[in-house]
Amino acid sequence: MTPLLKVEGLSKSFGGLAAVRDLSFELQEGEIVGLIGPNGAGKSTAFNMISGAMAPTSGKIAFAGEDITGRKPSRVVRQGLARTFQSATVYPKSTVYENVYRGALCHFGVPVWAQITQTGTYRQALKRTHEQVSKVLEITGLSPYRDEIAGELAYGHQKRIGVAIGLASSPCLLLLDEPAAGLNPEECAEFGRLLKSLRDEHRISLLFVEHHMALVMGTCDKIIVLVQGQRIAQGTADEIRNHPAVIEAYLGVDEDAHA
Ligand SMILES: Nc1ncnc2c1ncn2[C@@H]1O[C@H](COP(=O)(O)OP(=O)(O)OP(=O)(O)O)[C@@H](O)[C@H]1O
Repeated sequence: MTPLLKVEGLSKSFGGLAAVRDLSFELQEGEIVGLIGPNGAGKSTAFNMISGAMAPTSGKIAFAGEDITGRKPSRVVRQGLARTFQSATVYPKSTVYENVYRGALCHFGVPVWAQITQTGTYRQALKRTHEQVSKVLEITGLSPYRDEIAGELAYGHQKRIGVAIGLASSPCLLLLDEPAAGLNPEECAEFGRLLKSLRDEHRISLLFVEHHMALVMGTCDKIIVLVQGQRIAQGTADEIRNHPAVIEAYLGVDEDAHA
């Protein structure tokens, strides 16, 4: 079966520094894959290359069998690969609905001429956007908060707004950049349930970069471990927990400290 995402020999150098070296892995449709590693391991660099934000020095990225290496994020999104950002809320003084709506408008790409002339095309696009926003608010559990000011919500709910914006383009693969950063254990557990429901109920595959080990171990079907730009291990949570190279890389790092 063609993997949904196939990364082959991906490398990125900044001057003399090899931030990512010869990274290869596959993500099958319906999988949740976690990318972990100590600080400076190259996770964000790999993530940015896959989402199209950064061109690789070498290597190849295929999405649903199509080579997307070096394609711009706007084009990659249209193909069904979206990403979230670390910051919780884009517009903290706007309502939850407005935040997601503005994000969704970018995805739906209403042509400028249609915006100026306010044609039927424009009105249809707005209607579709409103419908999609309502749908993703429902999926992310944010419907009851749609008219609340985003910056005044509990942090766990603020983080969901980023996920809702990512979902606005109806992706089949969503990349999440440290989605649990700053969440307390209870919010983190809830977030894990959200991620699993995206996979199980909405058939959205996920790839996420995360330091929060409890979330990674509890939700990922497959975990990839990077150290100094190189993949040192790949496997299920149990395989990764007991992998000698991973234990060595994390030696002295207390898992509970991140839980
Ligand atoms: N734009 C850049 N220019 C120069 N060096 C960079 C750049 N981006 C990242 N690096 C370097 O590449 C290496 C990998 O960084 P990266 O941010 O990908 O790691 P990371 O695993 O995401 O780390 P963290 O968990 O701390 O976010 C680091 O040594 C970093 O300093």
